[in-house]
Amino acid sequence: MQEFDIVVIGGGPGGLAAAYGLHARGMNVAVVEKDLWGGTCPNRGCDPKKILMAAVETQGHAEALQGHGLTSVPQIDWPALMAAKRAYTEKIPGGTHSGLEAAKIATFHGAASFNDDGTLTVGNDQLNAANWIVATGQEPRIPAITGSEWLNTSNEFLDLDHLPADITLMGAGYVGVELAAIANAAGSQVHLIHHSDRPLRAFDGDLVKDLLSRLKADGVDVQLNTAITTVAPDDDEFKVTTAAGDSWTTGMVFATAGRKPVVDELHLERVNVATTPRGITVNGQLQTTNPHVFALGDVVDRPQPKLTPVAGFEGRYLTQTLTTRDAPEIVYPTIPSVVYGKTQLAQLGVTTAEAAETPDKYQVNDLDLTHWYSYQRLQDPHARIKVVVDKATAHIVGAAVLSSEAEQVINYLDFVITNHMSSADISQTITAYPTLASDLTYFN
Ligand SMILES: Cc1cc2nc3c(=O)[nH]c(=O)nc-3n(C[C@H](O)[C@H](O)[C@H](O)COP(=O)(O)OP(=O)(O)OC[C@H]3O[C@@H](n4cnc5c(N)ncnc54)[C@H](O)[C@@H]3O)c2cc1C
Ligand SMILES: NC(=O)c1ccc[n+]([C@@H]2O[C@H](COP(=O)([O-])OP(=O)(O)OC[C@H]3O[C@@H](n4cnc5c(N)ncnc54)[C@H](O)[C@@H]3O)[C@@H](O)[C@H]2O)c1
Repeated sequence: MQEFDIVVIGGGPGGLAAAYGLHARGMNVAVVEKDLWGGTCPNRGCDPKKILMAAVETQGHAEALQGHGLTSVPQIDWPALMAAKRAYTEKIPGGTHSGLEAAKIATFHGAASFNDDGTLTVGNDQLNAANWIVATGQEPRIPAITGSEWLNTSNEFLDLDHLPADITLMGAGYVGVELAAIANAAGSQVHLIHHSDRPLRAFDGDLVKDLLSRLKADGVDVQLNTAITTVAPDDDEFKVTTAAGDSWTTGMVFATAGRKPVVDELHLERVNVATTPRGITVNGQLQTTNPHVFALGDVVDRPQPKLTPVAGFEGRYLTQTLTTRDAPEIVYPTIPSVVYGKTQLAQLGVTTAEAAETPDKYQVNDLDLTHWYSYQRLQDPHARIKVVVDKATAHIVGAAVLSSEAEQVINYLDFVITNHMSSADISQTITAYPTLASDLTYFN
């Protein structure tokens, strides 16, 4: 039996933030990882996706400038782009593991599972700890349809040797919309199929419509209120059939219908840790129903968006709270979300839907930005922002942004909101001109 102060289960961004922080505070820490050191984000999530997006974004900027100074649109060389992605991702697991070893944090490779006596088994190793952190993340959810065994996931998409000429994406959430943008830019005919009339439900409805119009204009076959019921092999391809009886032939079908918590192998019931279908139940201190077991990141059942910076924030929170007495409950700052693509959709703080419910409190400034200098320069065809302003203070408290530059604008607004800056405060700063930051004074 090997004894530790803390054992972290899951070597993704959340688990690693906690492990390094607790180790720095003098704790004897071990990390267990069953698959790729580094977890989802750097191996098969945010980072590889954003490497592919670099080519997509560049193509989008070039397309917008056709007839405005550029004469050809760069084409994506999929194998070369995939090689560039792999040059990054191949180093992640080894580099992450060496970093832990160099820091003298104990590591165990294998699937962790709790025993009835409260200890942990990882392969041939038995571990015991004063406290445990479960940070096992989420994995793709495979819908129970006829032929579900033929469905692929974002894991396979982000490592495809060859992109088929025609692909079908089942679900238009973050993953579905982003993979649609990548495959479309790389020349594939994309069918993006969503079972309801309201994809990306957490985002502003008008801006989601604008984004889907852009994807349609780019040639994506967007079908709403359509349920795929069957996927069946058809020569070298697959035949997809919907509940309405429509069918088509496609090269690959990807389940992009959401993700589910990774808890099955852990045997959490043996240590009295309660779960729901959405993840591990925690209180305001990220403590589970077992006072010695904590949980963080994507695997937790909580309302915050499941994003890398959120997992890291929770890891840093546990670093502090597991090393101090009477820890306060976790308080999240505003959390920006971005759906990436040639046109990006971003959101932060009070949503336009919340603002509409309390019109006495909030005003929404809906601004068409296409004529603003920053977007004219880029010939951005879709630039629009909805800014939520607190009527009492005149401070910006939320925003929904659609443009090729939304990721930048939302981060600037994050600083504005976090620092409670008024437009007078913003106008007291000098930012480089002409940039997106110099637009900030004109939003409220
Ligand atoms: C395609 C895609 C794109 C994304 N893009 C973005 C983005 O642009 N921006 C963003 O902020 N977020 C993005 N995300 C989400 C982001 O990847 C996650 O929020 C983040 O990785 C969560 O970190 P985590 O540490 O909670 O879990 P993970 O990163 O999932 O790490 C959990 C680790 O635990 C391991 N594990 C599971 N069970 C066991 C066990 N029994 N024993 C041992 N180890 C175990 C897993 O192998 C995994 O390595 C994306 C996700 C996907 C799938
Ligand atoms: N840019 C980013 O920050 C980014 C990118 C990718 C993923 N992520 C994170 O990963 C999480 C998971 O993303 P996701 O896209 O897998 O899930 P999601 O929940 O965002 O979207 C899945 C969508 O599929 C729909 N759906 C469910 N069953 C379906 C079916 N049978 N047919 C068609 N549609 C169906 C759901 O209604 C939902 O709208 C996100 O919530 C986000 O936190 C973030």
